[in-house]
Amino acid sequence: MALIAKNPTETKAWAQLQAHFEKIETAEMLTWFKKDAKRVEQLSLEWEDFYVDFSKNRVDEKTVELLLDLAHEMQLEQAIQAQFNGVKINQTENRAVWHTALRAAEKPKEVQQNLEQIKIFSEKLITGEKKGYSGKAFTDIVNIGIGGSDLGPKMVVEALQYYKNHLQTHFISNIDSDHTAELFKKINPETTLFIVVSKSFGTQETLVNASTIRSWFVEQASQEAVEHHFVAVSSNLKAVQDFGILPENTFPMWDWVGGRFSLWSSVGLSIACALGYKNFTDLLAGAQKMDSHFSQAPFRQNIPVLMGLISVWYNNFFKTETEAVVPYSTYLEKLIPYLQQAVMESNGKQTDRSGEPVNYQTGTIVWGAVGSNAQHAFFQLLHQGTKLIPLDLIGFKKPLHPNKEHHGILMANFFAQSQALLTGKSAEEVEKEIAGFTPDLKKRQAAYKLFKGNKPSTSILINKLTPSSMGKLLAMYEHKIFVQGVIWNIFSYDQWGVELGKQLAKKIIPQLKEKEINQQLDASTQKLLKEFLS
Ligand SMILES: O=P(O)(O)OC[C@H]1O[C@H](O)[C@H](O)[C@@H](O)[C@@H]1O
Repeated sequence: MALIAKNPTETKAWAQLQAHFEKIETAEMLTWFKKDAKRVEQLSLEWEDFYVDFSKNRVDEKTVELLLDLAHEMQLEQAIQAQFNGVKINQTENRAVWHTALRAAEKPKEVQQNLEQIKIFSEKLITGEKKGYSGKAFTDIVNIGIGGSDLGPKMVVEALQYYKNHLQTHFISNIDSDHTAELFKKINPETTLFIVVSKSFGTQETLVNASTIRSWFVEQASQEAVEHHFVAVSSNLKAVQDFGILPENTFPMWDWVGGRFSLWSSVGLSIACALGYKNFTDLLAGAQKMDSHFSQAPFRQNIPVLMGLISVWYNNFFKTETEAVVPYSTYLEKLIPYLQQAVMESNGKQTDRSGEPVNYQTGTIVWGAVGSNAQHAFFQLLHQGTKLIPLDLIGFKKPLHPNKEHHGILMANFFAQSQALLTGKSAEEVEKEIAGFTPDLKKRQAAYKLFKGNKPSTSILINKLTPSSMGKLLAMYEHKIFVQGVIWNIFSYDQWGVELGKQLAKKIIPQLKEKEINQQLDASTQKLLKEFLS
């Protein structure tokens, strides 16, 4: 069964949500907290090692009820089943969206074989059984890939660096030669393994970087040494072979794994090598738990479902344009760019599932940074700016390193921010604060010290940052994206929007080489090219 195609704004629930929105648009969350002693209990979920508090959102019980009605009308239950059953729901590319099979309790046979290949390879690399061309054990791994073939593994290796082994990992993505030049300063060809990761094996940046790196390697070592130092991850085995990497050094992936959801596949080879196979499978097992929760829990108790629906509520009724994510862990810094690809490449769509232009807003803009750093940078705008920006705060109960004092201060900030966003600071409180000031100073400061409050946030409190909890967290966001795509009646798993720039760049390259600018180009681009060539 394919996904239904239905304009969400034409559902009964949408009309009811609109009427309801007009009633509660300006309602104060604090009033709701005062009126309803059960608000926190009703709007928070405890699941495994996660505690998710939705109560500081601009929703009441009625909002949640209507959002759930919307989910039913848009056939979210059926859509989830279709996804998990491997139905080709990526209709524009005629592919299934089946990354959940990579981490399922019962994996397809080819996935099991693939995991076995990853296990054997990573173990040989880590123990030093696998040797480089000069007989030395490997010390460094270089992942060469871009987009989904870079952001996921790079983010996980950094997020879980506490669990890392002795292997140094490097990620080369940008075609900018400064990136490769910096890499060459750090690595020794005798002890470095290169993993060329490209689902299509047709991505220009990756292929050019891989060729440059291979030439550098051959200069230092030899052509014969390439087969001991270069492996590939791809679904295009023919192109890998043409590039000169042997089939036995190739890790497969399948067309039913979307690039931005691929870290659970062979794309995660660098994760398995850097963290060890056990940690990699713990990551998969964590994601699997979130998959079971998402596919089985009633929607009212379903974390990704509520996250997705509440985000739709802000996007389409409050007309918010962006959402911020602030993890209180330095290790999670790269979660933001990872989510930007996952969220924005998936749901930044203008055409609905019937091929019609949408007449409502789709994908949100995701941005953020780690706390508490972010508090000293952009939180001013969250607290006193004119825009409404829903926020996810992610924190951990236990620190990894044993410095409890730092962790206490870090988490005090985590709690204080959602509290400040909610409560704000009233005129009376400001009045007290400036009681001793001169009348002139009072006049100048009173209005500026006010915080209106009533700003939404969701607190995600997790026991500890582990491979398993990381797997759960990432799967949670993946499913949130899915929920939104279903409600917005769009195809979340293609990315046609990235093609035009690639095509045009291919046409500009020869113009730069030959210093001959195409006169048909728009005037601005022509002038830019002239400036560049001058
Ligand atoms: O893995 P690859 O085929 O090299 O693709 C790498 C990336 O490039 C594309 O342009 C897409 O925008 C991404 O979704 C993809 O992850």
